[in-house]
Amino acid sequence: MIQLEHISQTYLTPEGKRFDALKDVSIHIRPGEIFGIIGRSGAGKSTLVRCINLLNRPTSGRVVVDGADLTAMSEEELRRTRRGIGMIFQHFNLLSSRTVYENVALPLELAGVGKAEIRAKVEPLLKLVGLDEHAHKYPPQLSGGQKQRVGIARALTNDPKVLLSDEATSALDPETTTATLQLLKRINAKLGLTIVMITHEMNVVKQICDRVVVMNKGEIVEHGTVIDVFAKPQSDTTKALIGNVQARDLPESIIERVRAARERRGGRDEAHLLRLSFIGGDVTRPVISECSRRFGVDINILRGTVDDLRGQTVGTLTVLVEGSREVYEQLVDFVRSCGVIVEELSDVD
Ligand SMILES: Nc1ncnc2c1ncn2[C@@H]1O[C@H](COP(=O)(O)OP(=O)(O)OP(=O)(O)O)[C@@H](O)[C@H]1O
Repeated sequence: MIQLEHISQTYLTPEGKRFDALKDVSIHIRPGEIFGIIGRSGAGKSTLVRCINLLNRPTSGRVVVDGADLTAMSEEELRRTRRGIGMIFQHFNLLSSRTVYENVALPLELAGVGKAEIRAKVEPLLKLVGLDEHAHKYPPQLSGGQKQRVGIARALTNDPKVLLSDEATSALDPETTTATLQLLKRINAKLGLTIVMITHEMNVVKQICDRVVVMNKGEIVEHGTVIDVFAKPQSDTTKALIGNVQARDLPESIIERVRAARERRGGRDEAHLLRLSFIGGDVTRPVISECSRRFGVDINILRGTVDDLRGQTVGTLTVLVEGSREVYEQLVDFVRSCGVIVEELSDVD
């Protein structure tokens, strides 16, 4: 559906130096898939996603969407083609002087569509995103999640085949993020839309994407199915992104146990909080008891849940590992080698 072939983008800095924001990036995205592009700030994600609709014209390389080479099009052809590519943004980009209805109607108005046709298009879209009762409100009267749903409805007005999402949930709290991702998943299933998600949050990729590429300094450092990339991360960038899961959604009682263990053992390098996810069969207990034996550490199970990762059942355990950092790092490598997804919960202080 989307082929990015050998895309490079060079900017000139204010000092007149060359800066390579993208270096020979090639990605093939299949029709109907939800594809993640993840990386730290400055990795080149926004530059790359803006190449898909040619808001950014790459310095070199080809962009083919639905069989058409955008890089070879005239401005007029490009304008028409862009209508088939919707986009949503981190800060929603709504007009605060227009109602919800008028914001969603805007792309159709600009295309010269008549009032009745606009109504026939906008009303079902507002229903689809659950905003039909808020049609006459103005953006400042809406929550962040509602504003993003206006953005999603607006992006769908021209029946796009592709939806680009540039950090669309980054300004939302975790619960609203999940609700927004669920909505995108429903839209993907219902409309067969191909969705490209740009994000710096592993949690987003984990909840919604089929496949993912990991970017660092303008290059792809890893790619694969979400489960593979999570279970067996190869690059330091991926490991760091996975290791950066926030503990904020854990109950205070669990955080308290980590603090107590650190105090008892004499430091934060002596007690580590991990989330282990097991896909499919129940291999939990053998891996944990093997770890205790092999590395001579105490592993306390603090919490267990059953989750859904792109349609597969995933059992998740939150565990406290008591042992030195050196032993802990060997343990993490071993657990990953067993196909278990390991996330370090980082913000316990
Ligand atoms: N127009 C421009 N001129 C010069 N440098 C630019 C320009 N646009 C982006 N850059 C640089 O290119 C690099 C990649 O930026 P980009 O916005 O694509 O990264 P990102 O991964 O999306 O990060 P963020 O999430 O912070 O936007 C950055 O170092 C940025 O400073």
